[in-house]
Amino acid sequence: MKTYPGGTPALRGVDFFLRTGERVVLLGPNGAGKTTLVKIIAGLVEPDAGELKVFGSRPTPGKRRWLSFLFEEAENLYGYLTAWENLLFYGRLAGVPERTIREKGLELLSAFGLGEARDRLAQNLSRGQKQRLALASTLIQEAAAYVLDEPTLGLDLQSQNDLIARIKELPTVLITTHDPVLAWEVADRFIVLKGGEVREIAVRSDLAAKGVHDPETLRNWLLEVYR
Ligand SMILES: Nc1ncnc2c1ncn2[C@@H]1O[C@H](COP(=O)(O)OP(=O)(O)OP(=O)(O)O)[C@@H](O)[C@H]1O
Repeated sequence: MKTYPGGTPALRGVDFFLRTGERVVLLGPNGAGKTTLVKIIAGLVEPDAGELKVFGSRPTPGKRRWLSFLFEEAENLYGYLTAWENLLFYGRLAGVPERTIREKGLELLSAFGLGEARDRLAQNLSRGQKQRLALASTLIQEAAAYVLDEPTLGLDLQSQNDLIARIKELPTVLITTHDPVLAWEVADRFIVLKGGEVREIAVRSDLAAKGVHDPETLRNWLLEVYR
């Protein structure tokens, strides 16, 4: 449960698990409560009521370090650090060995097309470049699970495809998105929020029974659920 001061309830009663080895996609119209849920998991927003468990018990700051977050609109970046410094910072914060940070950092810069941007301040990057750097900073952390809030926001088509391939390699991930292609490609389970409540929880076989068999039919089903 979460109601922001002076607002209507942003989250009313949301009950779900993210199991190890599972990719869950959280969908829902604007204002459904997706980002609020991500911020509660991250400890940035305090719920009014309810219980959050991370790996089986109440989250401590140490435990939250097993999670790696991408916040909406690349909010996790430090604008006055360079692209490379952001990667070093996040790798070190997560306790990744220095050598791994450097190897993986170079690989991520190249994979996300940021080689040229390596020594530029994050605040001077384009919106899509910031998003790619934020993703790279999230992925360098070698976490047990990843929580990605709207990961394809502002990405060009090639970057979206590259990201989808990468997300498929992550075993445990919670993603919020409005993108039916991303959702369809990566999700083991689909959760739809509306008005701060869970409206639908479906695995792929449930959706097949409803005639959902590709991104387009997923989009049509979502439009029905959002109505
Ligand atoms: N800091 C805040 N203060 C007051 N109200 C807020 C705040 N953040 C979000 N809200 C409200 O809480 C509700 C849920 O917002 P939230 O950002 O969680 O939705 P969302 O599903 O992520 O939406 P979107 O798809 O637009 O990103 C909305 O009504 C929103 O206006």
